[in-house]
Amino acid sequence: MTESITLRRPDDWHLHLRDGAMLSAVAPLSAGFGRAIIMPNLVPPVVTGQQAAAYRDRILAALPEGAPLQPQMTLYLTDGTDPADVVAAHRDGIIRAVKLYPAGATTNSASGVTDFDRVRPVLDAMAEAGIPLCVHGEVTDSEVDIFDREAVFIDRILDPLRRATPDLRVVMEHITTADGVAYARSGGENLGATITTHHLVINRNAILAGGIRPHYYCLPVAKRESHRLALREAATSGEARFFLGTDSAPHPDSAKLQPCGCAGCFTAPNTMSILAHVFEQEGKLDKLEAFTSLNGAAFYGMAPNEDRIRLTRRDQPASYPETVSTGDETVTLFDAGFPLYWHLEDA
Ligand SMILES: NC(=O)N[C@@H](CC(=O)O)C(=O)O
Ligand SMILES: [Zn+2]
Ligand SMILES: [Zn+2]
Repeated sequence: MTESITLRRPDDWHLHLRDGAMLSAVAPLSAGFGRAIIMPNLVPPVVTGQQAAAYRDRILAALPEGAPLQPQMTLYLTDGTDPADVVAAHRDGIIRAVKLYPAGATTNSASGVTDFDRVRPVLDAMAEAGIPLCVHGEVTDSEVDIFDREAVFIDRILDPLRRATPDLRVVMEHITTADGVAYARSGGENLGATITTHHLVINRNAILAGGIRPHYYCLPVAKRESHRLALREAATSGEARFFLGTDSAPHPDSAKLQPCGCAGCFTAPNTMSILAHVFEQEGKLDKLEAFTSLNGAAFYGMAPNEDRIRLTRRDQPASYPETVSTGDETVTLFDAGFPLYWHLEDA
């Protein structure tokens, strides 16, 4: 028996589209989302309003004619960010948010913040103007175990930062722990959290047990099973503070399959099929639309998309390519490890 569900068009509140040939290859694969918050960690990073506007034009040029996707640009916060430029870029409709990477935390984060006191004027200006801060929440201290870096970040950095600037709207990006879920729940309307598709599917065994699997390696790294279960409970709860940010982060296979391989899972193409499966497994298909299409828009103060998408459960699994070509390189899709019976129908 085929079963169908109709949802408002989903949004992706955390997406890496890259640049150049990679952008051309991957942008069309996210074109069916309504809005996407575009991560600014290019090399060099997107740090000024002018650079964000130019990057938005390159993204629009890479999208197919008539694609629904409206890129929502972000600036990469550095120790040298000018508060006036941030406020002006937001006022002029160029940016939707600012992204905080602790220096050295993840892919292309070398220009990230080293000293939180230096960015205090920017955070104050953002709080005043209502500009959300999207946070990669991991400490970078080498003495802190990589599996504890999110929880330690919450205690040492995020909580003090929010106490110092209570009016700042903050999104905890790609939370991976029960600690992240609990902290998100402890906040008020100013605090939201994105959850990725892949962290609902894999725990750390997927990366390490029975052989090392680079395509499951991302940051923050997947944690133990109890944390995955906490994320699934949060994502499927329908609570307004939790929403989809795929963190689809394509890297060429030549950069993933290395003695020191890059972090990132590429989930843009099959995200909706995987999420429908997860929500069905949890008996929460009725909460899928809140997670993918309502909660994030509400947090960002935007109306939900007007048009709809349809997902149909068929007996035959949906087929997705194993890799996407960028011309010279291939990028491997995230493999959920189970057949994807939910098909995303053409509009
Ligand atoms: N998530 C990842 O593993 N990688 C992201 C960076 C990030 O979101 O931290 C990337 O840009 O490749
Ligand atoms: Zn990140
Ligand atoms: Zn990311």
